[in-house]
Amino acid sequence: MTRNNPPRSGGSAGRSGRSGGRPGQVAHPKWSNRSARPAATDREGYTAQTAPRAPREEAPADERTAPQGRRPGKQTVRPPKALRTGEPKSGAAAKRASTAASGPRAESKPRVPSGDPLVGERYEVEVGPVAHGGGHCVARHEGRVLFVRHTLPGERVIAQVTEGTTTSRFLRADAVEVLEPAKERIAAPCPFAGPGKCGGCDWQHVTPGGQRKLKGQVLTEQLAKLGGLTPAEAGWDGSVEPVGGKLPAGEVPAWRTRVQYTVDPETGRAGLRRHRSHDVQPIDRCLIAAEGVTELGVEARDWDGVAAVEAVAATGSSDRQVILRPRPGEQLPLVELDRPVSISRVDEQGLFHRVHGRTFVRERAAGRTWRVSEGGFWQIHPQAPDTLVDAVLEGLDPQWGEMALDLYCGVGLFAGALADRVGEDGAVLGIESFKQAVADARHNLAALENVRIECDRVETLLPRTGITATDLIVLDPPRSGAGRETVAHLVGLEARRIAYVACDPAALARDLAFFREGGYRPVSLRAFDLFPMTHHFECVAILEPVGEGPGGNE
Ligand SMILES: C[S@@+](CC[C@H](N)C(=O)[O-])C[C@H]1O[C@@H](n2cnc3c(N)ncnc32)[C@H](O)[C@@H]1O
Repeated sequence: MTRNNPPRSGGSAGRSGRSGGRPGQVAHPKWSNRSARPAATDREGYTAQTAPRAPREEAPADERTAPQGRRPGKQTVRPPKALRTGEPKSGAAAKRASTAASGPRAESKPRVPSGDPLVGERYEVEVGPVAHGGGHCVARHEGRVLFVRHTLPGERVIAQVTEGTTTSRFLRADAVEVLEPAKERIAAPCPFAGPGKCGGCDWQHVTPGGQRKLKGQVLTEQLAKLGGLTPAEAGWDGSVEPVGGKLPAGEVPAWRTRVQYTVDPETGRAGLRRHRSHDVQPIDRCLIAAEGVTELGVEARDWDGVAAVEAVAATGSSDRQVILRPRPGEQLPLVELDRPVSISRVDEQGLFHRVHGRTFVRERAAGRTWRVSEGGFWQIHPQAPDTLVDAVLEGLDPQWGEMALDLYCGVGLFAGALADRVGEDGAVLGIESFKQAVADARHNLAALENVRIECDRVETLLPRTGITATDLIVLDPPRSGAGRETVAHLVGLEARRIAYVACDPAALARDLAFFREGGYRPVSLRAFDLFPMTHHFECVAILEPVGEGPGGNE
């Protein structure tokens, strides 16, 4: 794009021998948050239901938390009597599965089985490598593949089949007895973790270092299998970096600032879902829930008439929020919690309605306060936003006057950080499809004249912007990744550097292969343990055009 601001002094000007606009660039007004809403806004008629949903649906599944007994400062909220709702849709968008994986698809629905059931059968097996996507390892019994949870590579265990029949391609199983333990095995600190129990954590039985090793093995395997890359070729040192300091074995970090509870219809108590099940594991406390969530006391009260409770504890502010999903035809109950809290309900169309207090929380990160409304994406680990922003800025090294794209920008986290660096001579364009997140991003970055946020799907809007070149790109897509077509468009923009933030190593590895086809290679890759005790982690890959920088082959 041609900007109507002065030529930059650094950035990609040197690379392309350009000092201002580029050949073939389409005139484009300087991106401004203050301009009228871009034409694309709302053109697709997105609503909260139709826009792709974001965050916690795509990140670690399942849930957490709770204290016992009432606490001081209890708050009572009585919702309008007339409030009645139907059963909410289950959120198909939440189930975007990874497109490629070495393990069984974590989100796949159990099919109607043929053959004789094997559930409950027990086999002694030697456990092989960890597999991508479900906290399980691969084992074999009489030629058949078993995906076994609650175990570790190298162990000898008794695996009890949890899903599968005599005709299944593979079986799922839990390690119910450990005959030969791995050295990374510890006694699970959480009493609700283990075979048949809470599905939230995968690796309570593994030392923190052992968990990171497993995540590193998954990333190595996916890079090789789907990206055709060795760790060295990906610019990765092979480590998964701990966030918030290393913890001794047996200590559990209380990192989860957003917890989705499911209410047991029999008891009215909020608990956590069992693995691949709608059954509720009653809990009295979730060890990985952040203190602010635990303090609400969600597990200690009755939730008759409610199907699900989401609790949010913001970082850097005292904002607390609870989002209730009532059962069909039920009236919202009297809500009593142990701390002041905003309350919303979500209806059967997935629309949010304010019951009490604010419809958003205020998060602090990267030197700013961020408004994040219900349904909008925000990283769950309190240190994730700063960690990822630092990694992106370090990798991109934005220069004054550069142009940058923040794709899948959510409430504007990377756009804000980039805008500070490129300054008033540069510009940042954020693209996000969830309408409320776009409204939040515009609010959050309203003071920055060099930022503009547009509302649409990246793959739809990007080709329509008229932008034919940019200096920098950050993309932070949902779990399914960016995909071939979007990557093909991005490589055509001739960015000096691209930062790819990824929560699914399979989608990342696949997209890195697409980038390579388009002439970009990763020059650095970092992996962060932002979801301790689960199999999830986050990556930041920095890409450059092939032939640029050290190790280039042109
Ligand atoms: C992983 S989040 C990243 C958000 C933001 N970068 C952050 O760190 O807070 C992915 C975001 O992409 C949005 N999204 C999903 N599919 C999209 C698409 N096809 N086009 C644009 N945005 C999309 C989601 O609504 C969500 O806000």
